[in-house]
Formats: sequence, C-alpha cells, structure tokens
Amino acid sequence: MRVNGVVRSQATALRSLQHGLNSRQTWTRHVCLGAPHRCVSTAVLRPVNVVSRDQRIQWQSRRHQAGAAAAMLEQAQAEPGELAQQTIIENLNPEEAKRLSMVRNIGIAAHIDSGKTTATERVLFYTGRIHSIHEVRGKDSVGAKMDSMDLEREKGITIQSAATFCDWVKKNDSGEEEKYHINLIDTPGHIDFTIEVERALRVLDGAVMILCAVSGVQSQTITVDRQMRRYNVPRLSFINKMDRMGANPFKAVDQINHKLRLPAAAIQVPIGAEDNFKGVVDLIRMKAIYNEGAKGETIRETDEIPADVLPVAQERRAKLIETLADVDEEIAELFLDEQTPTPDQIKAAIRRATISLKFTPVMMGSALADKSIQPMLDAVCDYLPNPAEVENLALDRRRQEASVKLVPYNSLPFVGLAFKLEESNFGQLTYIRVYQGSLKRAAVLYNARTDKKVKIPRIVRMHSNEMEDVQEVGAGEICAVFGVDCASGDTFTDGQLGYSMTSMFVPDPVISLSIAPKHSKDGSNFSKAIARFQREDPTFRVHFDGESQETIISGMGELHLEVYVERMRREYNVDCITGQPQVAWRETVTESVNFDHLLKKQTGGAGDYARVMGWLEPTGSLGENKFETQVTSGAISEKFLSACEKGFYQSCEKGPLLGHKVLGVNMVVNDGAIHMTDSSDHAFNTATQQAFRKAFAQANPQVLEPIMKTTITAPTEFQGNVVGLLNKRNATINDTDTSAEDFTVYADCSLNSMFGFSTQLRAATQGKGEFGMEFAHYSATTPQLQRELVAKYAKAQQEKSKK
Ligand SMILES: Nc1nc2c(ncn2[C@@H]2O[C@H](COP(=O)(O)OP(=O)(O)OP(=O)(O)O)[C@@H](O)[C@H]2O)c(=O)[nH]1
Repeated sequence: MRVNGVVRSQATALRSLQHGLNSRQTWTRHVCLGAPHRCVSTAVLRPVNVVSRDQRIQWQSRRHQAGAAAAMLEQAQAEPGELAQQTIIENLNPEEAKRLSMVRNIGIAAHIDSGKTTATERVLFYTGRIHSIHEVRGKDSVGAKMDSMDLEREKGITIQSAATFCDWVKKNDSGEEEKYHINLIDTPGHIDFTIEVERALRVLDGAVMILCAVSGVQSQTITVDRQMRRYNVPRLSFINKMDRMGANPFKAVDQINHKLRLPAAAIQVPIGAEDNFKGVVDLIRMKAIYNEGAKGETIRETDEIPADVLPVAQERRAKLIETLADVDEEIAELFLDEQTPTPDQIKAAIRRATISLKFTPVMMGSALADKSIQPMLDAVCDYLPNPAEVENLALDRRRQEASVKLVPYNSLPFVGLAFKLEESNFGQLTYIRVYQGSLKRAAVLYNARTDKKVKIPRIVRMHSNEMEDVQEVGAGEICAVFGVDCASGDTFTDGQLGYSMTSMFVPDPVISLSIAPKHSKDGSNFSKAIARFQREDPTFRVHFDGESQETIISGMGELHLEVYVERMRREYNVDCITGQPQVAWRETVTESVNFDHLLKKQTGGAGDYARVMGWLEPTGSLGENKFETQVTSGAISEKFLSACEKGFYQSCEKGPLLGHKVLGVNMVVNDGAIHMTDSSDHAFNTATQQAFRKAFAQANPQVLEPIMKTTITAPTEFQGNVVGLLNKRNATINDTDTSAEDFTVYADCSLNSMFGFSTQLRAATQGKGEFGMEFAHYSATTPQLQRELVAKYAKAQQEKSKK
C-alpha cells in the first residue's frame, strides 16, 4: 500500500502541476518526482516573461515530460494493468497524447490474391507517397511498389512483408483537416510465408483484413483470423473486388459473422455492382461517395442516395445499429429506449467495439478500379487504435518476471522489439517497433537477451525497398536500424530497465529437403546465402546431417523452400541440387525403461570407461526433451554428468528410428561408475548415447507425424467429392459450414497424406476448391506406416554402410 500511497501523492502533485501549466502561471516551478527522494518542491527559476513564448512552451513541455514520465513509469511498474494507458497519457501530457492520437500502425492481411498489394498501392498513391500506380503483374512490367523483390513481381505474389509509411489528411467531425501518420505493413497471403504475417501482427496495433467480394471468407482468411486473435489485433474488414462478376459483399459479411464468429456489419453498401460498381453509401452519415478523376483521386460526396440503393442502405443501417447494440452498452441502451443513435454515437460505438475486439466494421470497394480506398483510410484513423490505446506488456527480469505495461511516451526509458531482420546493400537492417521512449541516432542500447551493448549508427524509415534517414523515432512508431547484431524477436532497452518482451509465435517447420550446390566452387556463396536466410526467417531452419553428409533445409511448405532455392540462384548465383521434399517426422517413446550401460575399452593405451544407470521415459507431452540427474552417491562427478547431458541432447537430434528429431523424452541418470584413468567426458558422452539408443528401442518407440489444421472451401455441389478425398486420407473432419453456395470443411490431416492434394482437389472441384493448411500438433503415425518408414530408413542405412 505504501507504493500506492506514493504513487497517489505523485499523481495528485502532477494534477496540480497540470493545472498550473494549463492556467499559464507566470513562474515556473521545479518539480522532481523520481526515486530515491520523491519530492515535490517549488523553486523560483526566473520570470517566464523574459523569454520567448516558444521557448517557454518548450521548457514547460520538457519539464513537464520529465516529471510526468517518472511518475508514469513508477505507476506502470507498481500497478500493472490497473490504469488504462489512455487515461495516464491524457492526464499527464496532452502534447504526447495528441502526437500519439495521430499515429496508426497497421497491417494488411488476407487470403492469397485478395488484393492486399493492389490496395496498398492505392493507399500510397492517394497519400502522395508514390506518383503513379503500377499493378501487380501489370502490363508496364514495373510491378507494385510493395512487391519489390524480382521474384515477387514475376510470380505476382508477396513473399516478404514490406513496410512503408504515409500521411493521410482527413477532415475531422468539425470539418478541420488533421494529418495522420500511418505505418503500414503489407503481408503475404501464402501460408508458407506465415511468419511474415506473425511478426507483422505482433508489432502492429490494428489491421485491415481484405476479403474478395466473390469468394468471401477463404481458407487463408481463417488462418489470418487466428493470427489476429493470437495478438489481439483490432481490425477493419474491406471487401475488395466489388467490380468482379458475382460480387456479393453481404455474403462476405455473413461469413465473417458465422465462419469467423466475429460480429460484423457493413458500414457501407455498394452503389451498383460488378462492371457497374460506381461507389458506396456511407451508412453512418447516409451519404453517397464516388471516386472521380483518372485514378479515382477525387472524392465526391452527396446526400443524394440513388433511389434503388436507399432501401438497402436503410435496412443495412438498421442492421448495423442492431449489431452494435449487441456489443456496445451505450447503443444497447439507446436501442432499448427506441432512440436512433446519432452519427457521432455510432462512430464512437464502432471505435469502442472494434478496439475491444468485439466487432469489425465492414467496408467495400475495388482497389483495381480505384474505388473506395480513401474512405477505408478514413476508417483506419477513425476506428483503429493509436499506439496509446493498445496494451503492450513486458516482463521485468529484475522483479521475478513481473509483467509491466509499456507506455508509448517519448521521455520514458527506451524499450523496443526487433521484429524482423533483412540483409540490405548497406548491411543488416533490423526493423524495430518502439514501444516506449524514443530512439535517437547514436544511442547506445542493450540487447536484453545477450546483455550486449550496441550503438545505433543509422535509423531509417522504410518505404518498401527504399529508405529515408531520420535522426529520431518516437515512441509508438516503427523504424529500421543498421549495424545491430541481433536475432529476430530480441528486446532492446537503454539499459535502465531490465525489461524483455515476449516474442512472436514461430511455427515449427514441417517440410524438409536435402540441398547442395551444383558446383563445388559455389560453396562459399551457398553458405553465405544459407546463413542469411536463416537469420532473416525463423521458420527456415538448416542442419547438417553428419551421417548422410547432407545439408537439410526445413520450412513451412514446398513453396517456402522453392523460393529460397530460387533466391540462391538469383541473388547468390548458386544453382542447387535438391532432394525430394520430406515430412519432418519426429520420434518419441511411450514407456518407461531402465538402463544400465557400461562402456569399457581398455585394450592397450588410453582406454574408455563409463557406466551410466537410470531410466528413459515419456515426458507426458510432445514438447521439449528433459535430462535429469539424481546421482546421490557421488558415483559420477558433475563434470561427467554434464558430458552425459550433452550426449543425451545430441542423441535427441537424430532419433534411432528414422534419424529425425526426438520429442517428449526424459532421461534420468541416477547412478554409474568411473575409472580413475580411463573415464573422460568423451567416454560418458558416448556411453549416454549408447544407453539412449538401447533404452529407446525397448521403450515402445513411436514415429510422430505433423498434423495440419486444414480448411477447404468449395462450391456446395462438390461437398461429396471433397469429403471423399478427405476420407481417403484418413482425415478427421472437425466441423463443416454449409451455405447455399459453398461449404467449408475444417479437418485435421496428416501432412504426409497431403502431398499432391492440391492437384486432386482441383480435379474434384473443377478448379473451384481451395485449401489452406497450418501445423497443429504432432501425433502418432499408424503402426503400418511406422513399420514402412523404419524399414525404409534401415535399408537406406545399410546401403550407405556398404558403400
Ligand atoms: N477485379 C479485380 N481484381 C483485383 C482487385 N484488386 C486486386 N485485383 C487483382 O487480383 C490479383 C492479386 O492482387 P494482389 O494485390 O497481388 O493480391 P495480394 O493479396 O497482395 O496477393 P498475395 O500477397 O500474393 O497473397 C491481381 O491480379 C490484381 O490485379 C479488384 O479490386 N478487382
């Protein structure tokens, strides 16, 4: 309570200081509110009227920030979760609150080919960041700004997320122009590049989820939905491709409600559709909005809603209010009192409900036809949170990992997260989200993981593959820095705080293949490329299999690995030979088995002697392996025990059944014996590995296979065919959503059974079906498959040993 007492008295002092500042007192007061002497004292400095007004404001703001910052830090640490950050900021520093209220950090995420890059191109054009529009796979062969990699432009897909920023000038409710600063990340749609979406959503405050007006919620929309939920990201939905034949935005709205189980309502209705799509009606203000000019750059708003659209607009407006009443108390009360909310009340309710993740407002347009992108930008500013409205937590390593709120306040000690690494022509580029404090050029930061100091020589703001140097980046913003050696997901502080932020979810790779450079002269470039890709992409893993003498790369899917092989050729001039893609099998044990193993080689010269005893057992979960020592007799020294531990973990890298990794195994060493001269680290390491192999074979070992959460969507007439395909693959169907036109099946399928599925699905649905897969968990294979795999591996081993 004492802590709270101090905080409360500081808050009171700050309120009176605030009051003083607001009433523009003639004398400044010196305020000191930090530990260890927390004091509030007044001291006459000098009459303010002898300095310029600007300087006075600067002083007041600086002094105010220092005091306020100290109190806020104290409060954020003492009472995590108790005060809304918005309240802290608004109460303590109106200038900071104003700055932050004009910042939006957003991502654009969607199913493949929904138009994310095309929409982003319009956003950049309308905000003046680019001066002409280029299409994805457009005839001018330039390609969209955000698909800067050659391979992206050729394939017409986004492979890497690209960051950019722009300023959007928007009229507020009083008709005044306000400039919003938007940091934007365009993410790939393919599940193979899902880490790009994960890390973007980890650091963004809001997102625009794009859907296709014809296809609605698709398999990858469901994955993106899951990812947005994982990081609590509020979102707007934008139904794109309203110009396409068969566009049906209301079907998509229903699907968001039913398939994603997220309350959604249209806040616009279309004027015309398909070729005749002209614009939208804003249901909040009941105005028709049209894009005019060669590239839709001029917005014309009118009160005249076409007569044929008016009934739909009225009906959908009523539906919007009804949906809001379900998720917002203020609207619910008005609804119960049979009052019609005002446009301001509706907007405020949409903002509250969107930020609290209870609702998504749905907009519609056509990026390709340059329609309705500007209202989407207005909505980003109106309904998505600013950095101060999002709760970001860190763990305080100096206080038993207590969780603390980060406050996006420039004068607080710096905390930032390195969320993405990228090699550039000027060296390694590290993308950082600044959560607290500001980042200045030449600042010295500490890496919370390694405790190493780094100096920041250069800070840039990214605009796809171009960059703009800046001296400082404020709290709540996104930037990139050069010259920082770190891993993706590292936290940086200025050394004052022992904070560390939780990182993003990194899915396990599920597919692997062997790879080698075609020509031995390319060895060094090959290694360089492999090292770089691994540093940049945590889902791309590489290991060298000593036995087969092969380099094995693993990733999220065939396309993922294909892209890296292709990038080696283009960017490093290395042609590669690759093996067949293989499932990333795992191995485990299902029973507990005791072991007592003696390694004894004492025939002349220095010998090897080590005896290890204990047991091998399943950990109970298919997670990390564990090694325990319970040697009470002193039979094995600590030094040799750590050699045993090493031997155990080495064994887990290459399981005895198939040579794949071992999961969920616990090895306990509780006794053993040493020899005065012949025992060594090497002997204990080897003895442990031998004991492991023997015990593993007796502990009813089991091959595990990756099970994929699979979502398949197709027109309803093909439901029977699709279910038939799944049954053939022994899939477990968990759920089905059926509508008049299409259906979605949610199933668990083993990855091994899904090779070639896309071709068969295409054949079974006349090319109209699509599917998405995401790793769910490992599960035991059938005994028959296990026998086949083990036999195949044993045969391959025998052949190798004959050579
Ligand atoms: N008819 C129509 N086509 C569109 C529209 N927006 C985008 N497209 C087309 O859809 C295709 C995919 O567009 P992209 O912008 O690359 O889609 P994306 O979501 O960024 O794609 P990935 O990042 O690869 O998942 C391109 O051929 C676009 O020209 C639209 O509003 N109407």
